[in-house]
Amino acid sequence: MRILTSGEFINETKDSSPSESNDIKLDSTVLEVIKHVRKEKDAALMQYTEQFDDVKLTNLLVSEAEFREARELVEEDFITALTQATENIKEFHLAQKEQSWFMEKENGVLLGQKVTPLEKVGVYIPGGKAAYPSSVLMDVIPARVAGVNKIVITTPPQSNGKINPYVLVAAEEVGVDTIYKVGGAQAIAALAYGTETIKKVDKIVGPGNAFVARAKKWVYGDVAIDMIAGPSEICVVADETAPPSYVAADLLSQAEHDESASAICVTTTKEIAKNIKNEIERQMEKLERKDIIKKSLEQNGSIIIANNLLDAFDIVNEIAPEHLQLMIQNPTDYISSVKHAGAIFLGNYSPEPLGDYFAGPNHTLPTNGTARFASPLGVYDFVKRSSIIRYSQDALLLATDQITKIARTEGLTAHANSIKIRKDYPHASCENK
Ligand SMILES: NC(=O)c1ccc[n+]([C@@H]2O[C@H](COP(=O)([O-])OP(=O)(O)OC[C@H]3O[C@@H](n4cnc5c(N)ncnc54)[C@H](O)[C@@H]3O)[C@@H](O)[C@H]2O)c1
Ligand SMILES: N[C@H](CO)Cc1c[nH]c[nH+]1
Ligand SMILES: [Zn+2]
Repeated sequence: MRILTSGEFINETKDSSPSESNDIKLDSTVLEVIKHVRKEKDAALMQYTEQFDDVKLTNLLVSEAEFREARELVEEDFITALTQATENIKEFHLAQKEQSWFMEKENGVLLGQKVTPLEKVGVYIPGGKAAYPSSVLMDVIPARVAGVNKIVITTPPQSNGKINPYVLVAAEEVGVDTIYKVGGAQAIAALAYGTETIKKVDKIVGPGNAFVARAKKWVYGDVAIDMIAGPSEICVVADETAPPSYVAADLLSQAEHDESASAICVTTTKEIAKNIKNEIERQMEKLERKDIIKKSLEQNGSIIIANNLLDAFDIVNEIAPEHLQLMIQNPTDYISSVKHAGAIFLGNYSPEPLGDYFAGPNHTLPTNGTARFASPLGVYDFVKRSSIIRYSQDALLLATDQITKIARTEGLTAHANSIKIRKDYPHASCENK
């Protein structure tokens, strides 16, 4: 974990465009996978599962017996925790629910917006380096609240060829019984284009590693996607009121996801920075995923010393982190200083894992700077809107001249005619001539 000044950090970000050769390599792997799945379908899925996950499968669909077995394996207190988390997540997302609306105007004019749930959604649940039952709740509950009926899950199999039992139990909790044992870019391609076993969906949602995130980017347009939710990121702004042991623990919590996860702390003095670094080193030794954490901190970890809080927020907004923790005095007063962040956690008792599992807001969030323009996954991701327009004959007659003027200006006389014919022949017969 390196310590650097805000000036050094800004210079570094200016100089470093994302490594083009890595980017090209990722694109070429992912595009090859997509092409092969479109052509060979299930056979390609099985081939890639063997190649990348080291598992030989004969069937991609989780069976009823596997669900039953999972239920027997998980502990009762996991179910209790899951049920409470489900309730919190549902309550939060119900507040996001959007209704259709209509406005009645003069002369029998009715305008409005009809909100319709998507029909078929595919949820990607990551499963390479860890299993994510919590992501099942986060990604399926808003879809259910929106009214989506057909929800399927894809997730990579464990080395024994089965799906993690906690993931299966979480899926049951939210009423999903179609789960495919496929991960990575190949799963995204299957959901986007369909195979013999996996039916094409209307939208793909859910987080994943770099291969998954890039594949979603490539299939976008043929299918909708939620956002680019790639490797996890945390940024903590800490002043002298933040216990270094808490800051260190929170940074480590996200570094353990993936070698490409990022953990950044922005603080205001050299002394705080040193204390946090020491705490990180002390706590890291006791953690199970030390190897992943070490690599992640080496590659993407930093403690930045800002000149003051104003400078600190400039850095935060430059990073546009997925998760931002404000561990400073009166954090609520600084919400307006944050322009770009997926989720903002306030104070010393709102650590990021609280949001990962329990508080209620969604943990599927935009990463890699995309919080500049993207939002957390929400009920709004699972609906679409249709406009409603109804004019009466009187209302159309009143508007005819203005509409035809605009149509003719655009040179579109058939458009003008469609309006004018109703003025010229106000009571046209419905009988065929
Ligand atoms: N942004 C969010 O909201 C959010 C939420 C949860 C998790 N995450 C992130 O999701 C990610 C999960 O990653 P993961 O790896 O554990 O699981 P994953 O399921 O995303 O990826 C595993 C799959 O990647 C594919 N793969 C692995 N190596 C490959 C290679 N060399 N070439 C082609 N394909 C390859 C394999 O098919 C494998 O099944 C982490 O980065 C974590 O930080 C993000
Ligand atoms: N922090 C992840 C989102 O970036 C979500 C998660 C799930 N489980 C643990 N963490
Ligand atoms: Zn997490």
